[in-house]
Amino acid sequence: MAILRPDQWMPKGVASLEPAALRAISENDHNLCVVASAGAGKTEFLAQKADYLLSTGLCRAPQRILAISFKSDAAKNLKDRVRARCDPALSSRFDSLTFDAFSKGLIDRFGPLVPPPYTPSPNYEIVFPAFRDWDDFLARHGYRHLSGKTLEKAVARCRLPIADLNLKKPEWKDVLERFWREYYRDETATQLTFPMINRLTNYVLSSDPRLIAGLRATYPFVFLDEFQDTTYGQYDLLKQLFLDSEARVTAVGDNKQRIMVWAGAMPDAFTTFASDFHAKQETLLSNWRSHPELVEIQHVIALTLEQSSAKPDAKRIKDVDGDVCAIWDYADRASECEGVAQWIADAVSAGEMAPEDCAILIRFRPDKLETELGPALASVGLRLRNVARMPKGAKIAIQDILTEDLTVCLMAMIRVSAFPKAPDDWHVLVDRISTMWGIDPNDEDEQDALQDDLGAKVAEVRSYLAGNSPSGASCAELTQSILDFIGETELRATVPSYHRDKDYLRARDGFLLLLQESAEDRDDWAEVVNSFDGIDQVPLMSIHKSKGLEFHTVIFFGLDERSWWNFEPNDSEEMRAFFVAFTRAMQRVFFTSCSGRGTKLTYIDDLIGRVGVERIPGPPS
Ligand SMILES: Nc1ncnc2c1ncn2[C@@H]1O[C@H](COP(=O)(O)OP(=O)(O)OP(=O)(O)O)[C@@H](O)[C@H]1O
Repeated sequence: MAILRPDQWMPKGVASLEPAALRAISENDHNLCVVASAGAGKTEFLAQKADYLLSTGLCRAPQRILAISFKSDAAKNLKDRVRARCDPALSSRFDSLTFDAFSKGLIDRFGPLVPPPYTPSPNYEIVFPAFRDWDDFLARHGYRHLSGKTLEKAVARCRLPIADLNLKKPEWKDVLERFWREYYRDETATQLTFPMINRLTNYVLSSDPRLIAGLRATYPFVFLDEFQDTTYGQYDLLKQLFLDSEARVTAVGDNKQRIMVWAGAMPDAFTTFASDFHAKQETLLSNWRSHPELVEIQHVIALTLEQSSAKPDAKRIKDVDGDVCAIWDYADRASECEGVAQWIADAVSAGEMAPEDCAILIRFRPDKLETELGPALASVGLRLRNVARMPKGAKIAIQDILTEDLTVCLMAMIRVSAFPKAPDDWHVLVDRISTMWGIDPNDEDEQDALQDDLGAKVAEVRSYLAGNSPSGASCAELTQSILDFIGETELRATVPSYHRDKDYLRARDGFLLLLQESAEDRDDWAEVVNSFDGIDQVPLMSIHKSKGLEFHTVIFFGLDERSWWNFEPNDSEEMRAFFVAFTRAMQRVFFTSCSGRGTKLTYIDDLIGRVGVERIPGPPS
């Protein structure tokens, strides 16, 4: 493939990029900080920059680009975007994964090199202690005067080995040592949280400089998406790997969307990065997601978070009539659910949007709302999908199943077989299987043979679907037959997170359970696929799960003091969460409020009231 000169490169798949994005793409002499508000095209910018680096040979084979995101669907979106923009031979050198997956991958490979007594057992278990578990640990060990929240932060922030730490309060050394011992008490099944994995990664890297040298040689370019949510532990790892190295690091994000401080995110990640890495700054000024009326409202919220915020240049055309934003008032929770359900049903039947284009967001506990809103939607013929729910028997949430590599491959094969035309899925299949089978994308003979093999398998799956109606047993048989064709060994070898049995089985079983659930009461495979993909279902999620996503319409349940009990105006975590929720919408945002949920959040009424957003009676059922 011909290598382009930098001046020959052009953006792909979009009509234009703003000048700041173009500058940041071609700037590779310095580290970079790209700050941009919601919908500014940060993901698109990273995808274009990846294409620039790969197609101009600035990132030359076998070198790779490492892109780190904070959520698995953000990592998948970015990988998909790079695949759409870049030749497959180039995009296969783009590694897009979450911070957790990146450090876990290092521990899966280098865990045995972690010095004792911190060497984890190979089949370690990942655990997610709840609030009370931290307090419970402290109580059991006689540290009732210390707080569980502080312990959680200390585990994430303190380097290993604990014995070498020089802490202001020596008691903490004892607490932390006991904590690590307790999680390692079963020598054959160590328990690890992701922050602990992060610390083990730090430790193993510092104990063998060859590991860092290897990673630097592999990754001369590093992208960090949603950098505002970087934790201290992650930042330590980043510095350890790439500070003062030849690697060029591009950090992208938006301080106004910093909603993970409660989980240990740094309050000043950009400033610290800019100073430590001597990074140049660029600011993107467009908003490609939302139309001007919504951007106007977003801007008054943005100003409470950052007084210097410039109003983005809204690029989206408004394509709806009537209100684009309002606070809907209800007398009680039943009429709130019924009214919203009927409004969605009416908008869907008027052709304004599909059910999956209308997201229901809630501050916390989507499972609770699911029990109230689910039946209301069902009564108007619509289904609600709580993406945080785990299918029965699974150990993984729907939202995560959908982004698994295993799911991407299996569903591409099933879609290609179940639908007359699925060109995108065919490309995904060819691309993924080429990588797994080690087929050179530039070798025409090998590619022809692959296409023949795939064509034959698709014909076989098609005839299986025609001859077998959807059921638990046929879903299991179908899944196994496709896995046998792809080769589970090959699949697991190319996806680092599948090296351990536990992780692979969680993904495989989760996939099958969701497919079987989607097959319940259906006799058509196309419907099973649509149900699996969430087509014709109204998605429900918390604000945290909605980060990085976008929807035609957003309905936010519960603009009241009970849902936002900690709400403080100006630059608070709550206000930033409100900003994230608001900015997911392309066309419309509605908020619901009812006395059964709590009293009005008057500050928000006043704030968005300034730009004409009204509190009105909610649409009745
Ligand atoms: N240059 C462009 N031309 C046209 N559309 C674009 C361009 N850049 C981005 N978009 C579109 O705008 C929307 C928002 O882009 P993207 O998701 O990259 O924004 P973001 O800055 O990552 O947003 P957020 O921080 O709010 O998650 C997407 O639908 C994307 O396809």
